[in-house]
Amino acid sequence: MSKRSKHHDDATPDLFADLGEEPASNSQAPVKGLPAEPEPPQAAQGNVQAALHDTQALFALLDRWVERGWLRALDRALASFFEREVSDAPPLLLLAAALASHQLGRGHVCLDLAQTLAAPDLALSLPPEGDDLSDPPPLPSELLAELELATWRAALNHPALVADGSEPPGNTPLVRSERDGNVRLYLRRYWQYEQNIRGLIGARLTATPEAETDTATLPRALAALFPQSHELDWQQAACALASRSRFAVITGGPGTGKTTTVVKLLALLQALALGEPGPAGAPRPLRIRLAAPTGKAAARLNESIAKQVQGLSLVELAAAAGQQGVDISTLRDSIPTEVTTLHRLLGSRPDTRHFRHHAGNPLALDALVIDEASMVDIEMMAAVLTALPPKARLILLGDKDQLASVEAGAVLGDLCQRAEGGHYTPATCDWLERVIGTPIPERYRDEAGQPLDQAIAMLRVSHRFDAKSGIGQLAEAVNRPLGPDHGQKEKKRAVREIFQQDYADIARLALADADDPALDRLVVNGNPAGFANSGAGRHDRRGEPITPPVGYGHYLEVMKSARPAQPYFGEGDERQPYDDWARQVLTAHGHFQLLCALRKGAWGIQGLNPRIGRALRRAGWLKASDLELEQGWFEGRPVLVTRNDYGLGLMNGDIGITLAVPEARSAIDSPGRTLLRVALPASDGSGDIKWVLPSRLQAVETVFAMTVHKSQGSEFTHTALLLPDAPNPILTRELVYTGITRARDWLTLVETRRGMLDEAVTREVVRVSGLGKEQ
Ligand SMILES: Nc1ncnc2c1ncn2[C@@H]1O[C@H](COP(=O)(O)OP(=O)(O)OP(=O)(O)O)[C@@H](O)[C@H]1O
Repeated sequence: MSKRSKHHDDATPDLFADLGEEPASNSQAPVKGLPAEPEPPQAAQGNVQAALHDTQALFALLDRWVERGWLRALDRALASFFEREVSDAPPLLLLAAALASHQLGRGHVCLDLAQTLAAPDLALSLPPEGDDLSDPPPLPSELLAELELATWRAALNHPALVADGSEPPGNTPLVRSERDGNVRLYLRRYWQYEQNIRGLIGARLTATPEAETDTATLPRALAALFPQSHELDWQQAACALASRSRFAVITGGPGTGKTTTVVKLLALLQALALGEPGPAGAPRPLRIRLAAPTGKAAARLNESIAKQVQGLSLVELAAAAGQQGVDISTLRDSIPTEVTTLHRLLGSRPDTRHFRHHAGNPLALDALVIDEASMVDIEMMAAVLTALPPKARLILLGDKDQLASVEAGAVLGDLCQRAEGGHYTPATCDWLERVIGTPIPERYRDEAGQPLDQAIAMLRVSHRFDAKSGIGQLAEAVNRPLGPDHGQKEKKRAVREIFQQDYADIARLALADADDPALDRLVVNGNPAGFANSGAGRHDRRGEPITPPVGYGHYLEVMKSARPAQPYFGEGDERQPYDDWARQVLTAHGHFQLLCALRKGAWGIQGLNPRIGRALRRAGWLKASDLELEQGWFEGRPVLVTRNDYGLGLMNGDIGITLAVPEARSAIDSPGRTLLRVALPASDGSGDIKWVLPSRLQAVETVFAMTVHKSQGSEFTHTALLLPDAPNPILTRELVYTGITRARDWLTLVETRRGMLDEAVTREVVRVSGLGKEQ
């Protein structure tokens, strides 16, 4: 080991801090400060496998991948950094390092060597959006065709760069982990996140329970919250399981009652706390906080939780708790309804990835509920767990089948890998049967159930979509995993059949090309003609009529017809007419949203946004030049906030509408001219409106088209999901499922080429991580 750098003698270098973060797949720029590599040697052209033994040939190949957008410049720079620092690093190790780094940009926490050898081309961003795959560089499958796992694994034996994860912590930049016969390579930071999560959840799962509530109280309290039933009520079981553990997960598809269940759980926990004498004698309610990963998700939960708490009957629960029962209004007041974002909860600080709250300055709370937990990445989950006092409860809510965060790590999905089967031990089943009073079916029992299984409950009945709902049926068919008795053919047929059954709430639209006027009809008026009976005559479960599907013309019409007559904008209470107007326009905007998979190309948001703008202009709803539609401001422009802005109180995911308001702020100013302002709902769910000048908005984009990734945590009355016209690794069943489940009443599936739905629903996201395997 000749050239060991001083970095390796200090603390572990923060590799990403040194090199700067870059988005996945688009980074074509050369990395500053890197030495120019020599011209690609012939070896890389002729014999691609030379790159496995020859460092120069390897870097020449990596360069070609970077040029093409298959690999990030950042990933190649990392390998180059190691090569400079440690002269004897074998090319196979450098290749593994570049690929491990690349996985982070694609949501994977590590590189799984065996999986990479089994499907090498999945290790790169192949093809990046917009790549036509002509004249491709050698593929990873050509490079790795003859490589044996044992050879690759042996190349990772390099103590200066790679540590063995099972040994005491070292400070190498890479960590190798070998479990279940898998060899995984991590960048140390991500290995550490995974270790922290595993350790902190494990400690919560094995913690001795607090003084057990007396055996009669819990069943009484649960009976007070849930209607009597002879069959297992999963909501009640979830509530019971979560009440006895410091870590709990409640997962379920859309409308399965996650919010309903957690409200009852909070009421239960508070009733139990108020019914017991606290440490100082007097009962003390628990300090509970509610949080979500984005502002949008926080606002949505805020609204639904406040409604549910108001509607919750607490009379019986209050009577059931403690010796003499508890006071109803104290109990109701103790249930929190305010939802914050995780960033705000942890106290994010500008320009650093560190938070104000951490192990040394923990959060002051007894329980934390995180909604939409599927969107929480591994770094954030590690930060939350580290900042949580050891005795505090953590309750995660979310849909395990939704797309995970764009950042690395699919923590909820990993934790819930076995949720479907229950895997409750006989002890758990006996306890559950005792407290909820209904038998646990045999198929959910497992003598070998693990501690993590005992803390997870999956809600299985949708109360929003019934058997008559095409949206519900389609979501279920798309979500069903491939398996021995459900091959690609069966799955494609099952999905196709849903569209042949005349469900009233789903429509399918095939477009010939980007100019097809059918797309105009959809985005302008929602294309009701695509639905049975033009969308008329439907009723919801309470018998209330459902209005037919609309397009963007709806909110633009509200913008026009509800415009206030007041000739000045006003301050404070005087602004009421404009606030009311903005609220109406924002609500109307939530009635339709077009979702797509990609950012680039004619069928990505970049092509679709101006295309839709022009359609709305042709229909007379917008006045904007082509240039304004592409990159300017105009009245009616819907914008999506793409980065948190704490100064303005805006959260990533917030949607605002650009409105023209009088320049005059008071009755005495001379009225006349108007000014564009963006109206955004306050992220605290209060219903207040923020009016922001366009020039102050640093990170926004037009959102006539929104990517499915960005739509997570939102729902729209009519959702149109547009699939691109070429296969793409982004197009997976998780993406289609997430897109479909954003629809509340109406779903239009837009296809730009036949077969793309088949293609998408049979491709599954494989997330690589070491979580969820052996808690
Ligand atoms: N056990 C139940 N019986 C009848 N209706 C229910 C039940 N549980 C929930 N609901 C109703 O179903 C709807 C969806 O419930 P809820 O919002 O709790 O589900 P969710 O899983 O949180 O939904 P989302 O997918 O929006 O996160 C609500 O209108 C709720 O009142």
